[in-house]
Order: sequence, then structure tokens, then C-alpha cells
Amino acid sequence: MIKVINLRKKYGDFEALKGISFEVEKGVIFSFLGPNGAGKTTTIEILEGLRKKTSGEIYFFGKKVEKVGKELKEKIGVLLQRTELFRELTVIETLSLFRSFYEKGYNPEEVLEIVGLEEKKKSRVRNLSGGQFQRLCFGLSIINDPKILFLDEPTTGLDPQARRHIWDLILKFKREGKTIFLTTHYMEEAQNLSDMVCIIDNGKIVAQGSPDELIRNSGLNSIIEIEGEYDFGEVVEGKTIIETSNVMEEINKLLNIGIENFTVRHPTLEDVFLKLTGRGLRD
Ligand SMILES: Nc1ncnc2c1ncn2[C@@H]1O[C@H](COP(=O)(O)OP(=O)(O)OP(=O)(O)O)[C@@H](O)[C@H]1O
Repeated sequence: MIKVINLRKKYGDFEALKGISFEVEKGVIFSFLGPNGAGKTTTIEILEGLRKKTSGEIYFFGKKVEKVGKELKEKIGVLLQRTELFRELTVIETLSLFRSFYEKGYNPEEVLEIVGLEEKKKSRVRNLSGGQFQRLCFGLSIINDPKILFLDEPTTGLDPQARRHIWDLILKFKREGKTIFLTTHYMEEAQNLSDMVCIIDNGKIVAQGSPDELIRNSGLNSIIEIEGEYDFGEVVEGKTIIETSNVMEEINKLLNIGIENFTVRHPTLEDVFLKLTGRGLRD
């Protein structure tokens, strides 16, 4: 569906993408993860045709693409990291306006139903809640019934319920055989939704694979999470994390020094990410 070979992007002397390659297959949710400044938005916006690459090859639907033009834009949907809309227009007026930019696509009424905003049809954009606004933006990104959907941090800033609503929409879209390219700051989101994950750091890809593969290949064993900050493990958000292949031995050590407040769990994508980049997503 999308193939990228040795993509580079320079901003002046600064090389934001240092030759990245990856492939996105049809019908999958492909997530791009990385700390702030890693190069996620640069990559997604080059693919959307909003920024120019410095060098490298990009293929869409098996064809080499030099510039993402009108014909391709008919087939892709885009949800930007931040969307500005006309605040005085109503929800249905906004959907109709965006529909008019494309030759083919959904009827705006259908999109209202897909994103569950029927009751807000005549509300002005300025009166929507954060979650409703983001659902409208999602609706706008699929208005042309795209084959590929690019979502740049679609759930940032939403409460857990609104986030789940967007996840349901993404999964519904995938069930229709569409391809989704997602960037996210939320590990849980990437682990729950993605078929494939690509971790990028400092403009380079540091790991690619399904969430399970990445966890399996990480070499990480069991994780013990202890409440409180101690110097014998890695401290993350007030907890001390120990990675071990011998859980019983570690547990005995902890009990011997009087520590009882801990849990043992399997490694997650977040542990893999921390190991590979040495940073949390928001560092
Ligand atoms: N227009 C620009 N001019 C100069 N430097 C830029 C420009 N856009 C991005 N950069 C730099 O390129 C690097 C990658 O930025 P990019 O926005 O792609 O990262 P990101 O992974 O999307 O980060 P975030 O998670 O914060 O959105 C950063 O160091 C950023 O400062």
C-alpha cells in the first residue's frame, strides 16, 4: 500500500529524517511511535503531501510517487495533529463543505451516523466538546471514503471515554479493509490497535514489527514494579522497575529487605520503547 525507501528530510543543516525505510501493507493499522522530535510528523506530512522530502523513494499502491497530487489525495484521508475549523458553521455544514472538496465520497449524513454525531447535526462547531470535535475531525478525514487514512495523534488530550470512541472508529474503519497509518503518544493505544509498529528515534527507525514480536524480540523477561523510588531499578513515575529472568530470586530479595508492595507482570510495548530509546514518549 505504502513503501518508503531511504527517506531523508533536512531542515537547513539539521537532518530530521536520516534515511528511513518501511512498508505498510493493505488493511493493517500501522503505528509510528517515537519521543517528541523523533520525526513522526515530518514523516506523516511528507506522505500526506504537506512537506517535501529531501531524498528517498515513496510508493503508493505500487507506483512511485514524486509529489502527492490531486489524484492521490482523492484516495487518502488525513487527520492532522491540530485542526482549525470554522467555529460558526454547524456540524452538518462543515461535513458538507469538506465533502465538496472531493469528487467521490460519503454522504455527509452517513458520516454523521458513523461518528455518532446525529444529535449534534445542527450544533455550531464552537459548542462541541473536545471529544465531539475530534469525532467531527475524524468524520472529515473519512469524508472522501479513503483507502488509506493518516491519523496524527488522533486521541491526544481526550478523556478515556472519548479516546475509546475514536479507537472504535479506527477499528470500524479497519474492518472495512482500509489501511491506517497512525502516530501516537500512547503506548496502550499502539499496543491495543496496531498490527505493525515502527519505533523512530532521532530520525532513525530503531525497531519494526508487530507489538508481540517487538516484545518477544526485546529480550525483556518479567517485570517487577515496586511502589516507590529505589536505586536498584529504573525509576519511572514514582515506581521502580526491575526486569528479570528469575522472578522468584528477585521477589525473595525484596521480601528480605522488607519490601512487599510490588506487582509482577509481562513486559509491554512501553517497556520495549523505554529499553530502545531510553526515554518515555513525552520526554
Ligand atoms: N519546519 C521545521 N523547521 C525546522 N525544524 C523542524 C521543522 N519541523 C520539524 N523540525 C525539527 O525536526 C525534528 C522532527 O520534528 P517532528 O515534528 O517531525 O517530530 P515528531 O516526532 O512529530 O515530534 P512530536 O511528537 O513533538 O510531534 C525536530 O527536531 C523538530 O524540531
